[in-house]
Amino acid sequence: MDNEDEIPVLIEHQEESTGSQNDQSPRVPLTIICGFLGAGKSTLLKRILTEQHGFRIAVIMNEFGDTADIEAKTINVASEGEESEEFLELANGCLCCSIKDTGIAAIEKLMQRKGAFDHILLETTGLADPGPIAALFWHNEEFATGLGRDISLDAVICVVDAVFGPQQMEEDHASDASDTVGESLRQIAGADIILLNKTDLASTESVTSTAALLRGVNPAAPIYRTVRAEIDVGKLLGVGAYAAPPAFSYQHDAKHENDHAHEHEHAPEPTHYELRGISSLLVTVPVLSRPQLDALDEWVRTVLWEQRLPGDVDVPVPALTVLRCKGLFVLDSGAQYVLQGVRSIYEIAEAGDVLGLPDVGKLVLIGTGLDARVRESLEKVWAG
Ligand SMILES: Nc1nc2c(ncn2[C@@H]2O[C@H](COP(=O)(O)OP(=O)(O)OP(=O)(O)O)[C@@H](O)[C@H]2O)c(=O)[nH]1
Repeated sequence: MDNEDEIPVLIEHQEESTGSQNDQSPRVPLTIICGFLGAGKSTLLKRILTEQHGFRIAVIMNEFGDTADIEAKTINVASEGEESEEFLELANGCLCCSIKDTGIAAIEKLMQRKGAFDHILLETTGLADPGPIAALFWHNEEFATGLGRDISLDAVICVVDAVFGPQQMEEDHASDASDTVGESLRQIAGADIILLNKTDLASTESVTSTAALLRGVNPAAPIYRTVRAEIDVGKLLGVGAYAAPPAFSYQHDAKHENDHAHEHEHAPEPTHYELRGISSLLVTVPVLSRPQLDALDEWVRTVLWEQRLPGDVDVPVPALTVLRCKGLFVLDSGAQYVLQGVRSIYEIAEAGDVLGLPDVGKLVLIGTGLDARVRESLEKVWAG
C-alpha cells in the first residue's frame, strides 16, 4: 500500500482559540460517502465497521439500520433536545455514530471524543449533493475556521449501482427546477473515488459501459469495481485527494487490487463529455513557464469566481459553472503544481513529491456549459 499520508497521531485537544493564529494540532481526515439509493453505501460501512483493518475510524451513519446487530463493546446514548446521537464502540476499534439529520452536529459531537479515532467517515443520504459538505471541510489551512480547523477533507467516495446506475444517471433530474444537473450526476462529479458496486449482478459488457459513462462524467476519479463493496480500506482512506495529484484516467478493479498491472489499465480518454446537462472537459496542458502558470491561475479564478471566460465579458457562456476541477501542471523549471477546486474554492499548490508523475500536465473541469469555447479559451493561456 503506497499510503504515504499516514493517518496523523492525534494530540490532546487544545484550548479553543478565537483568532486565526497557527493551530499546530493535526487535523482528522474526513471521508464523505455518497451514492445512489440502494447502491451499497451501508454495505460498505458495515464492512468497515466489522472487518479487522487496523484503522480506528469513526463512522457517521444516517441510521444504524441493520448494522445495529454489530457486536459493540459499549453503547452510549446521548440525547439533547430534538437531536439524538448514538455511539457504538466496536470490537475492531471503530466508533459508530448514528444521526437522523445533518452530519455537522454529529461531527461536532464526535470531535469531543477527539483522540478515540484517526479518521471520520460520513455517510450522506442517497439524494445528497456532496459538494457543499466537501466545500465546508476543504479549506486552505490558514483560512480554516470552526470544524475546518480540526478536520481536513480526505476524499469524497461515490458508490454507484452497477445495475441501476446507468438508468439513474439517464433519468437524473434536479429536485430544484432552476438547476440543470440532478443529484446523482452531482455525486459522480464531486467524487474523488468511485465504487462501481454490485458488479456480480450485471454483465461484463454492461459494467464496462457503465464504467465508461462514469469516466466520461468524471475523468479524474479512479473507478473500483466491487461486489458487496469488498475493497481494501487502505484504497479509500488516507488518500489525500485534495493534496495529491489527481489520478487521471486510471481504471481500477478491486478484484485485482494486489495486481498493479490491472490498477493502471488505461482506456481511451474522453476529452469532452456531456450527459443531461453535466459536462466534463479534459485538457492536456503543455509544459508551462511561470508567467503561463500565473495566467492559468487567473483563468481558473475568473471561470470559478465570475462564471465567465476571461476577455469574454460581452458574450457569456450560458450556464458556465464548475462543480469540481483538478489539475496537474508541469513547469519548465521541473516543478509540478496541483490544482484542486470544489465549486468556487480552489488552490494551486506545488506538488511535494514529483517522482513518477507525467511530464505533461492535465486539467479536468466538471460542471455545466463546458463546451469547445471553454477549451479554446483555455488553450489561449499557453498559446500566447
Ligand atoms: N448482489 C449484490 N447485492 C448487494 C451488493 N451490494 C449491496 N447489495 C445489497 O443491496 C441492498 C442495498 O444495499 P445497501 O448497502 O443497503 O445500499 P445503500 O446505498 O446503503 O442504500 P440506501 O441507504 O437506501 O441508499 C442490500 O440488500 C445489500 O445486501 C452487491 O455487490 N451485490
